[in-house]
Amino acid sequence: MRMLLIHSDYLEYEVKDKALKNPEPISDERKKDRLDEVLAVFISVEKVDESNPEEVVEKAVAEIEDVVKQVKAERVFVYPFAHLSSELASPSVALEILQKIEEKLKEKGYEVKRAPFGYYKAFKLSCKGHPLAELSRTIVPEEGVSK
Ligand SMILES: Nc1ncnc2c1ncn2[C@@H]1O[C@H](CO)[C@@H](NC(=O)[C@@H](N)CO)[C@H]1O
Repeated sequence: MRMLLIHSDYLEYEVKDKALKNPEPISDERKKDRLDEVLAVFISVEKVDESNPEEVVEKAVAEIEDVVKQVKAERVFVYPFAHLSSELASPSVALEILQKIEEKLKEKGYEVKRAPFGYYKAFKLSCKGHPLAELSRTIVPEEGVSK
């Protein structure tokens, strides 16, 4: 999994077209959305993650929480982003992992939104520009270690 984390004044998106034959079904209110004072987390789920999705979710949540605390972000935007890797996981596995990350962060008490999966989206982002405002993380499951 590759993550690009941008501490932002805001992130807003608008769904444009389908990018997959069967994108995630979404309600009207999710066609356009915005969060202010947010840690935007752009995530490419990778093939290697398919060997242990649970572990990758756990590690991703721990990394995101670590950055949230460092930059003192108030909320998190989980953003599916198929452009950080050339070894992408299947859409079904990727969506499941992204939904779990959202769920676990909410369980920890964070305000979280997740941008719709399987669409082309217009987005606007205002990066805060401080030294920790732009970070990237790579997460891989342990070699052959299954739960
Ligand atoms: N392995 C993967 N990791 C993260 N996102 C993935 C994915 N496989 C499919 N997607 C989603 O489907 C759209 C088309 O690839 C993707 N759309 C995008 O990445 C938009 N920024 C438009 O390009 C994304 O929503």
